[in-house]
Amino acid sequence: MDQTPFEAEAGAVTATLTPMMAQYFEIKSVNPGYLLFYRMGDFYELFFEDAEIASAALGIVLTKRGKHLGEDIGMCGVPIHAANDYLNKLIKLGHRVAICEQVEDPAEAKKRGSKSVVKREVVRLVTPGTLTEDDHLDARSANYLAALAMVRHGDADFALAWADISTGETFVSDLSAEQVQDELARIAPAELLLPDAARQALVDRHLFAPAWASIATPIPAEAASSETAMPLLRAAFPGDRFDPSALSRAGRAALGALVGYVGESQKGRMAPLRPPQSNPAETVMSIDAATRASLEILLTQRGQTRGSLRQSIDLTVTAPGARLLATRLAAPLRQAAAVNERLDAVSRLVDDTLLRGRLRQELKSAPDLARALSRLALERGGPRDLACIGKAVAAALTISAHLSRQPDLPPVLERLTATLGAAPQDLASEFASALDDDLPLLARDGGFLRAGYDGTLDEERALGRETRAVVAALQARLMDETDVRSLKIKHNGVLGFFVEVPATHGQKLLEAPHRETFIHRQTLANAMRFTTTELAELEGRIARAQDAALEIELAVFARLRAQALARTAALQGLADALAELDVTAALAEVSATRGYCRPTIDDSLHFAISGGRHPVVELMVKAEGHSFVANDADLSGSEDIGGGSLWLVTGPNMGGKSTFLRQNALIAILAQMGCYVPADSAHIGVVDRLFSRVGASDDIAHGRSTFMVEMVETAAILNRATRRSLVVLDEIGRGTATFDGLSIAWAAVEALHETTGCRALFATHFHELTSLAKTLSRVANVTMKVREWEGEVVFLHEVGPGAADRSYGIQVARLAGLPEPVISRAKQVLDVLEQRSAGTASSSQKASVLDDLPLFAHQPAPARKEKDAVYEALDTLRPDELTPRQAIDALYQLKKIRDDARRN
Ligand SMILES: Nc1ncnc2c1ncn2[C@@H]1O[C@H](COP(=O)(O)OP(=O)(O)OP(=O)(O)O)[C@@H](O)[C@H]1O
Repeated sequence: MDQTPFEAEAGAVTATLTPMMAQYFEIKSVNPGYLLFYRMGDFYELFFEDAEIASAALGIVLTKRGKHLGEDIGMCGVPIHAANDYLNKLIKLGHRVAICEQVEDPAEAKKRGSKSVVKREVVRLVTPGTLTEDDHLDARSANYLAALAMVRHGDADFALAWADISTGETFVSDLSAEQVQDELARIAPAELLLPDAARQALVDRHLFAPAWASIATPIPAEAASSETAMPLLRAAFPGDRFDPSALSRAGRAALGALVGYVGESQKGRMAPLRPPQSNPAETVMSIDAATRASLEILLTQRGQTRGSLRQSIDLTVTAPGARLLATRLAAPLRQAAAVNERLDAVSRLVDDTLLRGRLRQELKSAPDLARALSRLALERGGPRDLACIGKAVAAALTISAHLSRQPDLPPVLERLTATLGAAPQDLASEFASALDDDLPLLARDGGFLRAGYDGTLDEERALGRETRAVVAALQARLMDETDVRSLKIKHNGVLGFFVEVPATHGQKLLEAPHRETFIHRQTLANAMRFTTTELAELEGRIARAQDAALEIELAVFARLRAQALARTAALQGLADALAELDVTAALAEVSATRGYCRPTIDDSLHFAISGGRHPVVELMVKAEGHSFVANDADLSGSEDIGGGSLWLVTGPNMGGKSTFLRQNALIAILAQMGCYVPADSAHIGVVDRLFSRVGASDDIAHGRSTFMVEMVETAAILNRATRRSLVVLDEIGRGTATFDGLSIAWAAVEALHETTGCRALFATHFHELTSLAKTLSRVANVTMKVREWEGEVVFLHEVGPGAADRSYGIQVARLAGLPEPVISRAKQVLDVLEQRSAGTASSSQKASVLDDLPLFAHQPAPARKEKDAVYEALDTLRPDELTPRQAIDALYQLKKIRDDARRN
């Protein structure tokens, strides 16, 4: 049996440590917690426990090869060409991988002695937060690595630094312990570097979200210290564009931890991290994790993009645009002026359909510049990344030329036009003339430079072509000399060039006079292979020409790469501008095509929406061929009267309460991110914090009951909402006994009104709450209108003044298909409860009345009979055989069966 590279290098059966195993253990010991991809020839091999984990995770065969200390060595391997797919799978499953490459030619190792081992080094640690390859990343989502640091227990002593190393975007923000939760919910990092002390401090204060456990990477305290950070930060951000000493101590510590980890994972190659934007949490609308989940902003509660607000409004045409849209949606602004500036730009493109269409068309040809640049910086880029830069620059210049011809551009578009216009044209021209149209992924594959770009390269290529012609001539000559017409000169990876003749002619070449010329190499079933001295020489010449050509191409690639990297800052700015223009044009497209209106945004306490719609439900309802009912909301108030208004929303189940509540919260988000809103008009005084709690759900996985979750979340609102906040509460207090729930809901409404003074919508099935409108001046009652028709309830989805007197729960239960006997029994119980609650019966009396009711099991099921009769009549009908007259008669007959059943 053939030896595997492992056996050949490791020594198949050994009780002592072979040099290779010693090398393996040494590398493994300095990379604990990582699966080691150990390069052997054309495979990455995994051994021992790593092999067991990987084979189970990847579904690949686990073999046993050789022994170590008397035990079998488990092994599995992935071929190099497919390694990316396997790596991707492992990372998605939460594993971390160390890539260990051979860093010298095996021939060099041999020179040191036959037993010597090829030098190997870990060249990269792959973790969820340090991915850069397109294969591993979602093109339309950012992939953040975050680091949390804490300088001591107390307020505002935390800082969070985060970066997407696939684009270089970097941020840092000082936070209080309470803000940590909101910020992490907003950023949703793929990996969080977390020192033990910071984790413990959050756990102690009940501020550690269980979901973080799965993304946390523990780091030692010294990795997140402000002292050790300084030299790292100065090296990572050279020049004078950023001064790390301007950061807080916690900020320096967090950013230092992040930069250190990136450097370690990339083994010295530095990602092009941009000078960090300090992003004070106070500049964006604060939206906590529960609110994000309940409003389904970026993801639905099931974790899908489909059905989220993001998906419904994402009409961007580029991946960087989609990423920026998601970032903006996750962080609506808090300053009216900044919001209005964005709205001015959107507005200009809403009004100019032609310009919008043209820009969107041109943006489609702008590739993902930032990610290409990052791959090049990390020495993972190829010729396609260079081409990508060239194309992005070209697109930017075309767009800028077009925009600059437009009159009266608002400031945002003016700024974008200037940035795009400053794109490095020279780089684009150089890359366009250097790079071929059809490009290989890797530079080392060669063949990517255009003919005519480099004279020496053209000469080497010509030489290669000429030598090929010489090979053809040689084949013809050998054919004549041997008189074997089927003689061919071929090439393969093992033998290189060789002469091949069918087996029947092989003997002839082994004999005189040909044996002087032909040297036997291989005998196959049907053919025999030879070489000749002349062919071997020719082969050498061809290989030398190819090597020389590749060397030239690699040198040119290195030069072009350096040219691109020298312009990193300008190119990153350009990438930002393209993404911003894409988002602006996409929001304008949504606004213009869906009948959205420009909101008025100021610093008042207004919240006046007329004709508001739910941006996601509207699309779904329309797709089903129905129309969405628009509704007004006015929660406006002022400082003079103690704050904003609170609407108590009552109405039947399925009446549209949740939709109404959420649509107003979503309108606030859309408005403050700088988008038009689904309404006829909207006037919103900036919302500083948004809270939304819809119903209650179990958090069993984390040991919290429905009611506990609900109360923790309600407490967060009552403690944190301010006068400028918007609070949307749906059915708070329903997870416990009726009276407890009602009392909590009652007290919560009073607190929101009296203490907080925020603008609020409060949906409830506790109709008793509506009496609060009499005593609390800014509380108003509204209800979802319904119409009853022939015992059935019809939802109008219309909000009107007043309070609902009932919930129509039983009618909704019937619609949901609860068995008819259960429905009629429920009606009986409800009648008794309603009669009694109108009177003065005590609960024990009520119970005894309920006891008197006929037993459930004895209930007749009349509706069933009626249905049976209808079904029978339907079964006998043969529609194709009926005359029009008979069809009408059949219809009357069906109606009669139902009427009779009702009378009985
Ligand atoms: N304004 C509207 N126009 C058209 N259809 C609507 C409207 N509002 C809601 N609907 C439809 O009614 C359905 C139920 O709405 P929703 O979930 O908001 O009711 P609800 O009153 O909150 O019910 P429950 O009290 O049972 O939670 C929605 O899924 C949607 O299809």
